[in-house]
Amino acid sequence: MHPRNPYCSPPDFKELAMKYPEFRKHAKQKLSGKIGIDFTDPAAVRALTTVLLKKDFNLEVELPPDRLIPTLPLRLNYLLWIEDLVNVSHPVSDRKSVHGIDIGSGACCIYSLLGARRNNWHFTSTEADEINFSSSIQTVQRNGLNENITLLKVAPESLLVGNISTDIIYDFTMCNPPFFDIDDFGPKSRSEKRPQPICPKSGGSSSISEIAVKGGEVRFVQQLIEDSVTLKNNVRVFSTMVGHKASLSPIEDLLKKTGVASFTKSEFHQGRTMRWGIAWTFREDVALSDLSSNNPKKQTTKPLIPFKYLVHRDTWTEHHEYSVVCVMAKIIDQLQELKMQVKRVSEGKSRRVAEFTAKENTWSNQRRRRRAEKQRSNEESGENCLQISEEPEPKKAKVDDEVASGPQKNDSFFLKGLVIVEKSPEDNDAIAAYVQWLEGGAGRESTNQILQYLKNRLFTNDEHDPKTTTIWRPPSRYYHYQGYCDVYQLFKVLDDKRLLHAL
Ligand SMILES: C[S@@+](CC[C@H](N)C(=O)[O-])C[C@H]1O[C@@H](n2cnc3c(N)ncnc32)[C@H](O)[C@@H]1O
Repeated sequence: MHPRNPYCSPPDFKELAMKYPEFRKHAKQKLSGKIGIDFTDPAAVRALTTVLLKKDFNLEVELPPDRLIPTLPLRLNYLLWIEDLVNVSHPVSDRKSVHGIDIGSGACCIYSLLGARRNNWHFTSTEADEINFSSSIQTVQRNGLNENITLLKVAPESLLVGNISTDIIYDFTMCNPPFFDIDDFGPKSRSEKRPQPICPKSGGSSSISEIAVKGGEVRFVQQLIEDSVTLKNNVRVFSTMVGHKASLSPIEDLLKKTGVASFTKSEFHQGRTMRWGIAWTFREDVALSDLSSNNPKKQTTKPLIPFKYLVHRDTWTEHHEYSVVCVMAKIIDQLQELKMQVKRVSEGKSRRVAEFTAKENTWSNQRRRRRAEKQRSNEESGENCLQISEEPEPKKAKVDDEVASGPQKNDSFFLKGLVIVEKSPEDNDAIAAYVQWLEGGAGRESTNQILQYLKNRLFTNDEHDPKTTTIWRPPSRYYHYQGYCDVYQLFKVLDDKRLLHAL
């Protein structure tokens, strides 16, 4: 999973069932007591996608019954990688807006919808299938995104050339191509019966033209590479998703033969489903190979372990309601006071996730600031006169703050992280707050500092005691596995499996 994917933690099905009647009718209680759905039932999977789009992205979508159902974790993995590519290829300081091309919009132009809603990006989205095209148009209108998304009905034998404007420099192209070779579905002899198309493992309702094409995905991507040569000056980064591992090597060979300036790959893991992304550019000023070192597989020998704090009722300073919703609301207030941008990514009653982005370090040296404040108040009340002359000069403190904030990773942000607040899985009477490092700052330590900051402001009893923040460890019953990191990985796997069952 991409570290910014909000579905790194699975959705709360019980909450979805309580909130949305259209989902409730598909929800079933399992023997374990948990709420789930039948993932082989397309109607249930369709209901899940539509309610998640509504709840987490404020998007109203109706999916036709006989077309591919986009599953959100996978689509977000690809889109978040595109966000990374755009950041590498078109720095924030140089851009006024971002315009991408989505080849094959599908039934609700899912990538364009999410990209427009999340980032206010502009899209030109093409589609060859009549039902998908008209359904996408209705979706864009329903969500008031006509300014951001232009849909084009195109001929199935065309991809980019002839379909896009050559007066614009687009930031990227993206594409989830039909993976299969249409000939694999045909009868081998006249006497043989034509087999049913292989639909996605669960909840499949796709039509054959959505998932299969002559020559399969390698032929499709070959045509895309040929088109990219023609349009090399019109697009900063070309990309495609790949559905079969075996397709990667022929596609890479084609890119090398074509003489692209650089290319990069990524893996998209979502439960047991694996997909890949390949991106290339003809521009010498865009170094896509730099992004390869950020490939999660190469980068993470250690898992990203969040810092955790248990909020107990008696340490909750606010006399507001002691609930996940209220704790998260107060944390968001604090982060906003620190001049951070906060994006709510998941809004459940028993679990909430928010992404924060800091442009600079506004949280460190808080202890020194508190000491200075205390000194000031002591001074005012006549106590501890000796320390008056040691009060730090404001100017010096400012310089230190700048040093503490360190170099900017790029112009767009200094640090990104996630805050997750949920009913503690280990302690029924507590609410757990996790702060997860994603990118930038002084690595994970920055998120520990932020958690300290939050603790000092929101929870009374253990102020000034940094030791009470813990790195999250799994419950002791799992200790017999090989060490914490492995156990953590195991948890991630369990989570992913739960997610896989869910999506
Ligand atoms: C696997 S689906 C992906 C749909 C959507 N992007 C998603 O991820 O859910 C492929 C889509 O590409 C469309 N398609 C196939 N050939 C195309 C072409 N030459 N130009 C535009 N769309 C095409 C299909 O109709 C189908 O909607």
